[in-house]
Parts: sequence; structure tokens; C-alpha cells
Amino acid sequence: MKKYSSASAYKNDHQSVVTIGTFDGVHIGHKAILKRLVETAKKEDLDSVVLTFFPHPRMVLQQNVDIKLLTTIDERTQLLENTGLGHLIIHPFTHAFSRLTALEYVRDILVNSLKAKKIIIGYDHRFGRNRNANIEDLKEFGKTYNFEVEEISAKELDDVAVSSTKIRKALDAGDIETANNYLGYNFMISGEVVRGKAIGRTINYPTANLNLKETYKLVPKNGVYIVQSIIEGEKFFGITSVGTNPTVGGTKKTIETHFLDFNKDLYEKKIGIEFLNYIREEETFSSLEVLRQEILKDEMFAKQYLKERE
Ligand SMILES: Cc1cc2nc3c(=O)[nH]c(=O)nc-3n(C[C@H](O)[C@H](O)[C@H](O)COP(=O)(O)O)c2cc1C
Ligand SMILES: Nc1ncnc2c1ncn2[C@@H]1O[C@H](COP(=O)(O)OP(=O)(O)O)[C@@H](O)[C@H]1O
Repeated sequence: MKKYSSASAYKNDHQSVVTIGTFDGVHIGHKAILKRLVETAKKEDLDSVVLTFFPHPRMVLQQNVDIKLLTTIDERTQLLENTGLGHLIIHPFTHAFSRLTALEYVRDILVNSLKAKKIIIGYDHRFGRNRNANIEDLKEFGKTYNFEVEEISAKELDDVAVSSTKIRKALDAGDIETANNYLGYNFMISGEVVRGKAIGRTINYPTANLNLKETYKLVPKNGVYIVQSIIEGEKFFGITSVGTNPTVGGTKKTIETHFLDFNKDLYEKKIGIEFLNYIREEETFSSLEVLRQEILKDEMFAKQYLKERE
């Protein structure tokens, strides 16, 4: 897959089939649309192109709204790469871009830059300044500029919209299994391991504290989870606590993982953790000793879960 940092960076004379969207999560519904794109490209000898935007339009147009996304732009890129897509354009979404008229957008971007011969798009897609043009307008432009518009049905689109919302809601409720089913893979977060208060080791539960670079990345609700991680090529399971650690008087939200059967220095390493299941809510325990006993129970629970899953 070739990547481009703007529509004008895409320099290709071959005609294309294009689909446009955010594809946050690249979940099973998105994959169905992307499969159609890649198959159409093959059948009709066109290049397959996804036009996506970053930052998310709502991050630019509604800056006061705290938007959380299922995937960072790097994760989204990697997941799109796995679909067999030919070309990915991550176009900067700016105020100036949002002011383009429908005509300018279609003519300059879709036709002149992307050489669109076919556009696969949702029936309710809106575009151009103030989102005032719709799919009927796009079909009219197609007559002038000689491209075809293939409509994604309400049903198919509904499935996509439903799963994005459902995945976010499931993660907000700690329902990892539902989220993973809709995603078609395990929800994951990654970041650098940073130093904490060094209390973990004193109760025999050292925890790798993850620092997320992207503030817009969604984190599942506070609580305790079973996770897995690939560390230097080897798979480890772990128990992760998402929360403020009230037992030790914490106030800042942290994401900390104790890896099972593991004993290595992870500071400054970049690691990803995949969420497998939810164990319990975060609680305020009366002492560190009680916390240690509770984490031991979490460990037993995780081991049992992993054994049954084998
Ligand atoms: C599996 C697991 C469950 C945890 N559950 C809780 C909890 O319910 N309440 C709480 O205050 N802290 C909880 N913690 C977080 C501990 O308070 C934290 O890991 C400990 O203070 C060590 O922090 P440090 O990495 O800064 O040394 C949990 C940690 C783990 C690994
Ligand atoms: N099984 C393990 N799980 C997680 N981290 C481990 C493990 N064994 C060793 N470590 C190391 O110990 C560190 C965590 O120790 P801890 O006492 O919790 O300190 P901190 O408060 O700095 O996180 C991790 O960042 C990692 O480098």
C-alpha cells in the first residue's frame, strides 16, 4: 500500500476507484466496504484509493468536543494496509479545506488529483462547504467529469454506523468481548513504558505504566482487565488496571499492566496491549496488603480464564 500525506501528493495517471471516510477502528463493517473497493479495482482495472482525513473533522470544527477514537492514525494506517488496499491518502482536514465548495472539491481533488473513474459512497454522504452537497449532486458532477457513483445501501451503511457506536459504547462499559467481536480483532492501545511511584514492586506486582502519546485515543472504562502483549517477539499475558489508583492516594489516570511469568525491565520500551476480557471495577481498598490480595485474586481469575480458552 502506498501512502500520501495529501491529495496533491498523489501523482498517478491511472484511473481509480475511490471511497471516502474516517474508517475509525477499521472494523468488520468497514472491511466489507473495503473488500468491495479492492475487488472493484481488480475487476475494472482501476487503482483502489481510500481518501481519509486527519485530524478528524470534528476535532477541527468542534474543538470543544472531547472526541475519542478507536484507533490512532498510525493504527488506522496499519489496519488499512492489511485489507489489500492500493493507495491511502491521509489528507489534512483544515478550516480552509472545509470551506471548499462542492465543485472545487470534486473537480480539484476527486477528478484532477485522484483520477476517479468510480466513487463508492454511502447514500447519505454529504460534502463541500457546510456539507451542502449530497449523492445526487455527486452523480450530476459524474456526468460532467465522467465518473460513476456506486451507492452503499442504507442497510450496509447502517451496519457500519451501528458497529462504530456499539464498539465505543461497549468499551465505555468495559464490555471487551462485544467490542472485539465488532472490531474483528482485539482492541489495543500502545505507548511508552514510563516510571510510576515504584510501589508495585513492593507488593510483588510490578506494573508497566503506559503513556499514550495520542490524547484522542479511547481507553476502556476504569477497571481491571486480562490482556496480551507481544514483547520482543514473545507473547505474554497480563492483568491491567485502568484508573486513578485510589488505594495509594492517586488522582491521575494510569494504565498499568502486570505481566504474568515475566521479569524484565520495560522502561522506555514501546509496547502494545490487546484487551481480552474485563475482570472487575476499580476499588478503594483499606490497605496495600488488601490491594495485594485482590490483585492475587485477579491473577487467579485471569489464569483460569486463559486456561479455559485454550
Ligand atoms: C491487576 C491490578 C488491579 C488493580 N486494582 C486496583 C484497584 O482496584 N484499586 C486501586 O486503587 N489500585 C489498583 N491497582 C493499581 C495499584 O494501585 C498500582 O498498580 C500500584 O499502586 C503500583 O503503582 P506504581 O506502578 O506506580 O508503583 C491495580 C493494579 C493491578 C496490576
Ligand atoms: N512482570 C512484570 N510486569 C510488569 N513490569 C515488570 C515486570 N517485571 C519487571 N517489570 C519492570 O518493573 C517496572 C514496574 O515496577 P513498579 O514497581 O510498578 O514501578 P513503577 O511505579 O515505575 O511502574 C516495569 O516498568 C518494568 O520495567
